[in-house]
Amino acid sequence: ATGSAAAEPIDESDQAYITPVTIGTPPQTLELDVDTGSSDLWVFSSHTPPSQIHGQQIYSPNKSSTAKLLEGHTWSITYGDGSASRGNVYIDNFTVGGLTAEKQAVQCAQQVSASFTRETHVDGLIGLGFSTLNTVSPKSQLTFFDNVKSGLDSPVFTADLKHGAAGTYDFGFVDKAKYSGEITYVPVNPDPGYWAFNSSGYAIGSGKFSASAITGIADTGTSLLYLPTAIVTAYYRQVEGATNSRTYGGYVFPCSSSLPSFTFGVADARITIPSAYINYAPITPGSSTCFGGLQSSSGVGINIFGDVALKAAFVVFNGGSPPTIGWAQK
Ligand SMILES: CC[C@H](C)[C@H](NC(=O)C[C@H](O)[C@H](CC1CCCCC1)NC(=O)CCNC(=O)[C@H](Cc1ccccc1)NC(=O)N1CCC(N)CC1)C(=O)NCc1cnc(C)nc1N
Repeated sequence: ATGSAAAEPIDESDQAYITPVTIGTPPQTLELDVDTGSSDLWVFSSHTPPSQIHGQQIYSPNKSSTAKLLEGHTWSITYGDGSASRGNVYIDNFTVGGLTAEKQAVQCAQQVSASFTRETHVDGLIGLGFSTLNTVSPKSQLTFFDNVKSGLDSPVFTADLKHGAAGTYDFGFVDKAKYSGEITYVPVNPDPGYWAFNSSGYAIGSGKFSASAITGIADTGTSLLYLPTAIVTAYYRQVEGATNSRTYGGYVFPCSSSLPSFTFGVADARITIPSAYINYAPITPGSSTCFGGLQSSSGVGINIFGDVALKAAFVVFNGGSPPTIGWAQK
């Protein structure tokens, strides 16, 4: 089996991408944020207090003839940006891009933090990290990918995210039409539960490539690219008027500044992020000061290849044994 689903940016800065899914019988449609940096599939639901719902679509298990409460199970998750949610768990049919998991654990929110309430476009998350990170207790649950993997033509899913346009998540196959050249695969360390891999170094603009092993995670749920401070300061030294703002929590610069591109290595392959992707967004709508799409990982604790990096490439998340991750230009 294979599947293919759209990944639509939620705003003009590609802060996140949403993917349509259907849950239950008859099917209820929601739009979820595919997140390779976590492993809970959770949704706004009929169990979410109405005061915490602000335009999101909800899943009502009591309207699904195939929904079954997973007795005595709860979940509670906190994300890197401090947002959080928790609730109970149902088992139901879950379909993404024509691919159905019959007995998917669908985590229903009974509490979401304010930042989730504010995000009207996001009806929940599909965690596609390793299932070891799932927070359901007392028995942790499998991700959608782990549930459907054995039935896929190939045990993979791919991300083709785009800047300001709809991209796709494919399941079970690698679409040759979506990339140019070769895909370079490197090992993944599944132990932390993220898609952790080593980048082989970086280059700023047309500068020389600096070889250095950079351990990071490929995280579709993180908007920006977070790398070691030394790399980030070297980058913004080349940007007229760039400053590291405590007020805005990172490097900002005049929106009119010209920015160099940024290249990172994957073994002997090179992925170049166009400068437009690093001119992330005005700090507030209409401001002439812009926030950088490349920021330091020192406050984060881990290097994160988020959407700013991912949308410059075609990425294969290979769930075979051993797991690997593939990167190609496009
Ligand atoms: C089982 C937990 C699970 C693995 C968890 N995983 C993650 O946090 C990574 C995961 O990919 C999450 C998934 C996000 C969560 C918020 C909602 C959208 C998805 N990524 C992050 O938290 C990275 C930082 N956040 C972001 O990158 C959010 C994502 C977002 C997008 C749209 C709307 C709202 C939020 N972006 C922004 O807030 N932006 C606004 C500001 C702008 N300058 C950049 C974009 C974790 O590591 N938690 C441990 C943890 C807990 N507490 C803390 C403080 N740090 C932690 N790392």
